[in-house]
Amino acid sequence: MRISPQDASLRTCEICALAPVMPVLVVEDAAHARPLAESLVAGGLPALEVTLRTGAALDVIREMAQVKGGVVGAGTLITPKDAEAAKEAGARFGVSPGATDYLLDACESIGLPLLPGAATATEAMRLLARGYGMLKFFPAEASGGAPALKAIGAPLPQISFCPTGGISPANAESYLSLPNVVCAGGSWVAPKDLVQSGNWTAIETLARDASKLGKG
Ligand SMILES: O=C(O)C(=O)C[C@H](O)[C@H](O)COP(=O)(O)O
Repeated sequence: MRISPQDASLRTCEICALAPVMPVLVVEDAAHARPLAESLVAGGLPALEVTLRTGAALDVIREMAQVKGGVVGAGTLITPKDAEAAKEAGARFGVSPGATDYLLDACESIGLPLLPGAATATEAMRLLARGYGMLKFFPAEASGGAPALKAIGAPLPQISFCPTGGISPANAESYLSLPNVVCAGGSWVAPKDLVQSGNWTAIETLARDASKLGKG
């Protein structure tokens, strides 16, 4: 049941390595969950982060967890309660914008692999000291973007990152070309208007384009 920080990071690193982009999803209506996940998976993006920012989020995770080929995690984990609810709904990993001891303790004790957030060398070093070698770099663009992450990687090459926050097709390559970046997180592959109008074909196309990033 319990998971060590080292094993949690191995697992989140494997999940991040499934594709160059991890969609960050804010879904208001659980009825959208299945077709949305199916279109993203079909487009080549199997790892999905459902943010716990809507009333429907836990139901969305429950629905998406049934989609073949998908690996669904919960984002915006802030409290131990969030972690427990996410795990109970079927989340296979968790993502947090930052990291607190009580959230890390909770995820380790319930066996939910956590991708904790860090934006500075000190935050990254604290997580590394605890055993986490795979981190979310958040908020990526506002924290200095790819140049900042490259600079952090010079003294700390043993830490890998999933940068998230302000990433788009225009700047994704600058992150994905760094040796310490496994994938990038972003909401651009599931824009609100396309989700609301049920334009799953357009979302699959966005996913397919994103799945080709970082290969050149
Ligand atoms: O909710 C969380 O757990 C977060 O950490 C925030 C998300 O990662 C960003 O909101 C995604 O950023 P955009 O791709 O710029 O929309």
